[in-house]
Amino acid sequence: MIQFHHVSLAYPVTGTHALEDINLHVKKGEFVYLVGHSGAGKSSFMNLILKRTLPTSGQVYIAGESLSRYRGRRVAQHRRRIGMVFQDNLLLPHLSVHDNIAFALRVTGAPEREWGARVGNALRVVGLDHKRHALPIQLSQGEQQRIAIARAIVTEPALLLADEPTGNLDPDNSRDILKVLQHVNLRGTTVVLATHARDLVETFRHRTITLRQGRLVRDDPYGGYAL
Ligand SMILES: Nc1ncnc2c1ncn2[C@@H]1O[C@H](COP(=O)(O)OP(=O)(O)OP(=O)(O)O)[C@@H](O)[C@H]1O
Repeated sequence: MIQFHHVSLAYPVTGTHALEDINLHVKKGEFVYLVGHSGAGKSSFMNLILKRTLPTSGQVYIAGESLSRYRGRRVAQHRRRIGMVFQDNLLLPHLSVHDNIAFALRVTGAPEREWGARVGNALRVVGLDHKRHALPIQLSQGEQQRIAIARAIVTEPALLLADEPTGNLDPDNSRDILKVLQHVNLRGTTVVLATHARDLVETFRHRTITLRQGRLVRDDPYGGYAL
């Protein structure tokens, strides 16, 4: 699904070498952790997959085709097939949970008659069907993060990129989020999760890719936090 072939990234203004000669392959349906200290290159890695940033050298392939060939509408289409979850997921404060999630369907042009059922399915995956009519302010941080995951998966993306999704959460909520992401993965979505959370990586074992100062220093199929 995702292949990095000798990918390097140096940011033009500062000349920072964010990634150096990265080679890896993530298969369809995998669950992969991306770990590394602050500044190791995790967000840069995600941004390359989204084509928000271009590699200085090397190629990123999606389903066998180089992203460098994608232009204009194709890039927008590509991004729409990827769900994204971040540390701070801003839900629209004046919209209900249902409307926040349906917003993602509106953006991707899904027919309005399908919104109710699809939002319901996404809410069931994250276990919050009963909060459908709540406003974001009426939810805990952990619940807001689960709603953000529902919003990311309602469009049934092939790939989910999660960048520090548990960064603001306590250990119990973090574990719940991990379980939700595993559930999403079992339904067929490939998941790439960038995290600093050693306990999660140790507890819920999955392939773990370790970056150090822009270099891929370990790719462990059985997981484990090696920093
Ligand atoms: N837009 C940018 N311009 C210049 N340098 C950048 C830019 N974005 C990131 N960098 C630098 O590239 C390196 C990798 O940053 P990146 O954000 O990918 O790391 P990270 O592993 O996601 O860090 P964190 O865990 O703190 O989010 C860092 O040295 C950072 O300072």
